[in-house]
Amino acid sequence: MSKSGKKRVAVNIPKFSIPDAQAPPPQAIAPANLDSSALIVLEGEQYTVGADELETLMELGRGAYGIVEKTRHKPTGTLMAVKRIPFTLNEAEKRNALMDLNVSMQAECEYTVRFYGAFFREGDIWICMEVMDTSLDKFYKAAFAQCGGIPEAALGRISFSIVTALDYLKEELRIMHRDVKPSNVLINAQGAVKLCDFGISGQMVDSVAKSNLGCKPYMPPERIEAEIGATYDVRSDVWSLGITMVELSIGQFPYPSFKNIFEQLKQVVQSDPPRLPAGKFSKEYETFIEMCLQRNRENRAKYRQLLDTEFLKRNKDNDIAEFASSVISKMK
Ligand SMILES: Nc1ncnc2c1ncn2[C@@H]1O[C@H](COP(=O)(O)OP(=O)(O)OP(=O)(O)O)[C@@H](O)[C@H]1O
Repeated sequence: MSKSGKKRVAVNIPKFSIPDAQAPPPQAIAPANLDSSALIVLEGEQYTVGADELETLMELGRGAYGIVEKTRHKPTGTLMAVKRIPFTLNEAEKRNALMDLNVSMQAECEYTVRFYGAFFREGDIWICMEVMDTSLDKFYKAAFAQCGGIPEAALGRISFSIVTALDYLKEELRIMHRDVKPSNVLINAQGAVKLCDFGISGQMVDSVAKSNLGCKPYMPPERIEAEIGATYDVRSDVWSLGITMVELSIGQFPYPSFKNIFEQLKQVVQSDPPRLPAGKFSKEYETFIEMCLQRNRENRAKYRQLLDTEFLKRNKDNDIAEFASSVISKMK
């Protein structure tokens, strides 16, 4: 275990107000000219961005629906990640999609990736956001290869960051994430851990591709059942968080892979939920995972209960900068 992962520092935890349950959801306003004007907000200032003002520096990654590049906004020198997703929607659908996106853009939480703006260009939607160093799927593989895994103190800090982000999305923006998985949690060499892709790929990918069934099943039993008619809700994100944390802890996706995706989905529905391997982690961490990975969603913990666990209370202030920068510096 890295000693650095144990160093304690004060962190600025965002304060949450409990929203009025009757209050309407946040208002979203669609930009007027979807193609000709691209409004980006950087440090409170609004800029109209032309594609020629964005200089591509390197590719950061590719997902199922598009490419993400590290980009420099030449007039301000601001570095950002630009995700381009091919889009084939009509004007009304585009407007709705951007309204969803604008809700996401209101997120102001230390543990969510900041969105600068989005616009349609050349048949793609360009989503401009804060640039991080890597995503946790790549990070954990590097950590296992370099030093045998991620120390529990760092796993605790990562869990705390994700739970706090999900709680913020639910309480402040009243949205669930719907796609919690290691590639949607980003990390940088300063040790910041931030959730991304809320209200973006979720809603857009649903409208474009209709189904997520081609992916590895981070989705919980009720979500799989939802694909065939039942319902799912915010407690689904708690399951996906549990699967994500087990994967980061053991260095591999916790279900065996089958050639046939339906066999794989059947496992999630029929087998016992994954658990941490016995004797390798603290009892407090084992309990945290058990609270997330309950088959019956009624028995799954709520975010505030998770925030109140010994595991998160003990690890929430850990500074993981030294560990993160050491792993990230040896990647690539
Ligand atoms: N803001 C960002 N800063 C740094 N890297 C990023 C950023 N956003 C995405 N990436 C990188 O780009 C990769 C692709 O991201 P993308 O969201 O398109 O797909 P994904 O989450 O990996 O997979 P899927 O398409 O199944 O959701 C990520 O895995 C991550 O490594």
